[in-house]
Amino acid sequence: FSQESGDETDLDRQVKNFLENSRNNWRDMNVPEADGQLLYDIIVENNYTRAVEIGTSTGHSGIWIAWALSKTGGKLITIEINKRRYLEALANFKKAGVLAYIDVQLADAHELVPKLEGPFDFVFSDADKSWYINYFKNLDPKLEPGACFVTHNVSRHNNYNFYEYVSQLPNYKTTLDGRGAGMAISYKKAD
Ligand SMILES: C[S@@+](CC[C@H](N)C(=O)[O-])C[C@H]1O[C@@H](n2cnc3c(N)ncnc32)[C@H](O)[C@@H]1O
Repeated sequence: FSQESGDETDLDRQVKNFLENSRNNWRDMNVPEADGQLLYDIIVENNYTRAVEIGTSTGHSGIWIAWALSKTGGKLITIEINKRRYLEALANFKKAGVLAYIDVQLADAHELVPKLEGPFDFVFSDADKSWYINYFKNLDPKLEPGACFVTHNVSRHNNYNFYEYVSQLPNYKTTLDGRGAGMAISYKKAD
């Protein structure tokens, strides 16, 4: 991992150990490591502190996000509809040492996302793809200028309609990153 540095904390060691040991064990549509690393870097570089994740699954991306938030003093709300995955995520967050940075919600994001109280500065959207534009519209009013909305599995060949939608918004700057499974990274420039 690229977080090597002289001032490694006990938490850094615990998270790295967990990620290294579970590298080949993610079975529930979890993000590839490259995408986890990218989420971590975006949060730390921008000093984000109020994060939302839609689609926890068993917690791979959530661990990277929460690890980054442990550096910025932030907190993550993550939402999962499937009870088995939610319970596994809870156990994984605990083992990785990042549970203190996460509010893990077992809920239908279609219902919970519109009710979330903002403002937020970072969103990772990775649940049901047919709802991507709705999640964006729900959260946009709760994002301040400078915030970042990252959407997974978006590329020229995948969920491109979402890219077409966000890229025509005048107050967002959206780029596609293809290092992992494809991410649309949208920075809010103005209200
Ligand atoms: C691609 S996986 C998420 C992977 C996760 N971000 C990771 O890297 O470990 C998508 C998850 O979204 C969940 N999901 C689908 N529809 C949902 C909804 N309406 N509300 C909440 N979660 C939902 C699925 O159960 C699934 O676990």
